[in-house]
This record gives sequence, structure tokens and C-alpha cells, in this order.
Amino acid sequence: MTESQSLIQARALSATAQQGTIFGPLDLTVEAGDLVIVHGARGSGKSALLLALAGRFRPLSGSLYINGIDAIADPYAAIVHSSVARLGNYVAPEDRLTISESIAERAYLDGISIAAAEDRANDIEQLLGYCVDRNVEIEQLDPLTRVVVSAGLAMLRPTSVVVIDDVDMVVPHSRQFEMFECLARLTELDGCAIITSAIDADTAPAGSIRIRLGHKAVPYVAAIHDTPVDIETVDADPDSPDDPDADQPVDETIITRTTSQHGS
Ligand SMILES: Nc1ncnc2c1ncn2[C@@H]1O[C@H](COP(=O)(O)OP(=O)(O)OP(=O)(O)O)[C@@H](O)[C@H]1O
Repeated sequence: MTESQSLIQARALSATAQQGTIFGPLDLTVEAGDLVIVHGARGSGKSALLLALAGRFRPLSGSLYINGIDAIADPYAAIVHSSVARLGNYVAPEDRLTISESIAERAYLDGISIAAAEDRANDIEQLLGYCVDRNVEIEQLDPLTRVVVSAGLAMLRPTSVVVIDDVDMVVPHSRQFEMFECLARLTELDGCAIITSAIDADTAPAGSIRIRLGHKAVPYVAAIHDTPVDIETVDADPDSPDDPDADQPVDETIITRTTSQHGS
């Protein structure tokens, strides 16, 4: 059953629909503490790839291990090790619930006690160094806090892989570096990995893995890079608006890792 200690190990992973390739093929290795940013144009397959890396997309070609479990042969065993914080229009915290109510709802859905969920919420707040008023409704939160709370709710049940789609949808560009830093810090809670999607990844913090998908969900020749790799060192300075992948071909899947240390 166990192929490696990596949280995710994908080889030649791809998904295809009648219309053509949705994403891939790609090789990817994700370790504990990794923040991954899947980016690309609308329709490039970001949501589908996030679903796949959470063990919730079928059919897939290639191989995919989540926490050492073969997610293609045994998806129900694999999804126990992953959690979805936000996915397209299908999964998202309910706007009109308060934080307290959201914690209780997520506890119920994840089969843990409310007391255990509240303890975890306290641990998360301690890790991040700030508290959120539990009586505030989700829709009243500022956009950055809303993304971080979404991730936190998905981590009330200890998990290895958290996916959170469209993180840049509501958070202004000027705060995206801070948002990614918060998400990177959250990975320290259990040594999990957080996999996000965004249109751009120019605010990716140092140490994160960027996966740029080709622009079209149609057949294309993908450049496959075995990761983690240091294809290039990227200036993760939040003041630098340049997309480090901007000069790369747009029809390829490109995986890069910034400098080797988080936050360095
Ligand atoms: N299960 C599926 N079966 C068939 N086609 C699919 C499936 N999932 C996604 N697709 C198609 O794959 C393409 C990529 O969709 P996806 O939603 O993953 O892209 P995206 O990059 O997340 O887009 P957006 O930025 O708009 O959220 C779309 O054309 C979509 O219709």
C-alpha cells in the first residue's frame, strides 16, 4: 500500500474528457509543510486538478498516492487523508453562519465532536497569532480572513492534504502574499500540505510549489518535471508584480519551486 512518505506522489497524472485533456500529464511530489499554488487561466483545469489531488476526481490516468495510499485503486481510503476547504461553487463555508456555527457544522460533517473542533480552532488561532470573533458571520469577514477561515474549518479534523480553490477570487492582489504566508503557516499545524488554486502565482511565498497549467483544456504536449525541483529561484518579494513564469510557453504544465525554505 505505502509507496513513499510523501503526502502526495503523482506520476503521469492526467484527466481526460470527451473534449480532450482536462489537465496533465504531470509528475508531482508534495511533502509535509508544502504550500502548492496551481495557477492558470480560467478553464485550464485548476479545480479538476485540486479535486484529483484530494482523491475526489475520476477517472484519472497515471498514478496517485495520498499519504502513501493508492488513491486510484482505493479512493475511499485515500480521501480520509484529505479535506476540501473550498471547491468551485460546490464546497464553501456558508456565508450566513457565524464562525461558531460553522465550526459546529464542520464538526458534524467531519464526524468529530464540537468540543474537539473548538479545541482545534483555538490551536489554529494560536498558530496564526490572532483570534476571530466567533459570533461574526462568515460574510462579514474581510476577504483574507475568509480564505484563512475556510482553510481552518477544513483542518478541524486532522488531515494530510487540504485543497482550497480560487483563493484569489476575493482577496485583492496587494494582500495575496500575506494570505499565502498565512496558509503556509497553517501547514505547521499537523505537517500537512495545502494546495491552492489561483489565476496568478506572482505573490507565491518562498518555498512554495507553483504548478502552471496550460491555457486550454484541450490536448496539448505537457512538459513534465519531476518535483520537488529547483528549476529556478524566484524572487518572492510581494512588491514584485512580475509573474516568474510569464515568459514560459502557455500550453505546457510547468512546475517550479521557489527557494527551498518557507519564508526565507
Ligand atoms: N468531471 C469532468 N468531466 C468533464 N469535463 C470536466 C470535468 N471537470 C472539469 N471539466 C472540464 O475541464 C475544464 C477545466 O475545468 P476547471 O473547472 O477545472 O477549470 P478551472 O481552471 O478551475 O476554471 P476556473 O478558473 O473558471 O474555475 C472545463 O472545460 C471543464 O468543463
